[in-house]
Amino acid sequence: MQIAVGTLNKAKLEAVRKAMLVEQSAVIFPVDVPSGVSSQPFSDEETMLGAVNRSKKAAEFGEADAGIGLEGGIYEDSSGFYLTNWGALTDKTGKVFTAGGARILLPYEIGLHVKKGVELGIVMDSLFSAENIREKEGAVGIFTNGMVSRSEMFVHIVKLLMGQYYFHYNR
Ligand SMILES: O=P(O)(O)OP(=O)(O)OP(=O)(O)OC[C@H]1O[C@@H](n2cnc3c(O)ncnc32)[C@H](O)[C@@H]1O
Ligand SMILES: [Mg+2]
Repeated sequence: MQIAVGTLNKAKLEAVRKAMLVEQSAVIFPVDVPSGVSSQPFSDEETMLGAVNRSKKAAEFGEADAGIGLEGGIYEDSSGFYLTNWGALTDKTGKVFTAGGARILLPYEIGLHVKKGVELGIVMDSLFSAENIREKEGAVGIFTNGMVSRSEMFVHIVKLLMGQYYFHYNR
């Protein structure tokens, strides 16, 4: 099975590789595709749409049997700002599977910076004097004290996607 993943982000790619260990013959390749939404999605719906768009674009590449899109975003409700995560898988027939991932409440100040227009990845790096947190443990990793990394969080989403795909095709 050939799977195109719509990102060059290391944390996301590692997640697909880990989740696909069950599919021994899987060939996973990264493709640089547009998400079709803002670089910093600011609602659950926009985040999911980004994942769906990425998966559709990825599925068009080469001999891909499926395209996977993973997207992180933020939304605000009456209790504050939440980090949210979505994934989508589009297969050869154009059928789209979606799955939501973990959400955690972000420190209010961080949410405010993002609301003012700074990408979360940039806010995180400057606040924690680090480089490329988004490709490493991620905001989720930092705010869970390393208990759940960004990659691990996306592993769960990819399993939810592949599981639905297997169920649909009786595999
Ligand atoms: O290269 P791509 O695949 O776009 O990977 P990305 O790290 O930019 O990830 P997303 O586009 O899915 O995430 C949207 C924005 O939210 C930020 N973001 C989301 N989750 C994050 C996390 O756990 N840690 C740090 N930044 C995060 C990220 O920096 C982006 O600006
Ligand atoms: Mg991005």
